[in-house]
Amino acid sequence: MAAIPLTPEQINALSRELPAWSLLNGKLHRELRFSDFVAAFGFMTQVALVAEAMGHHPEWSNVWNRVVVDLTTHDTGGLSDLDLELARRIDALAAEGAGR
Ligand SMILES: C[C@H](O)[C@H](O)[C@H]1CNC2=NC(N)=NC(=O)C2=N1
Repeated sequence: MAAIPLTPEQINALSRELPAWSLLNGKLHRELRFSDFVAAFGFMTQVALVAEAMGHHPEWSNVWNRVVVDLTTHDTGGLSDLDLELARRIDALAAEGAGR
């Protein structure tokens, strides 16, 4: 999937469209907390399958029940439509029940 860089207008609109995310060091950043490690890792497993299908992968870390996600596009050296789409899908999976 070819990544299309986000326009400045799209970047300005991010906080409205993705309120759970912030811009940190030029990347889309979200921190999630789950009930325990299994819930956190289950969520990561679901995201991993989505990411692999998209050919677009998060930078992330996990400590017990917490998951920290940063989205950026290495191919373009900035934010792209793929980061926006992956963030939306991560929000959907998080809302689906795994946690917060
Ligand atoms: C060939 C392969 O699809 C590319 O290298 C993909 C893999 N996953 C990726 N993930 C992210 N976050 N950015 C990329 O530019 C990227 N490129």
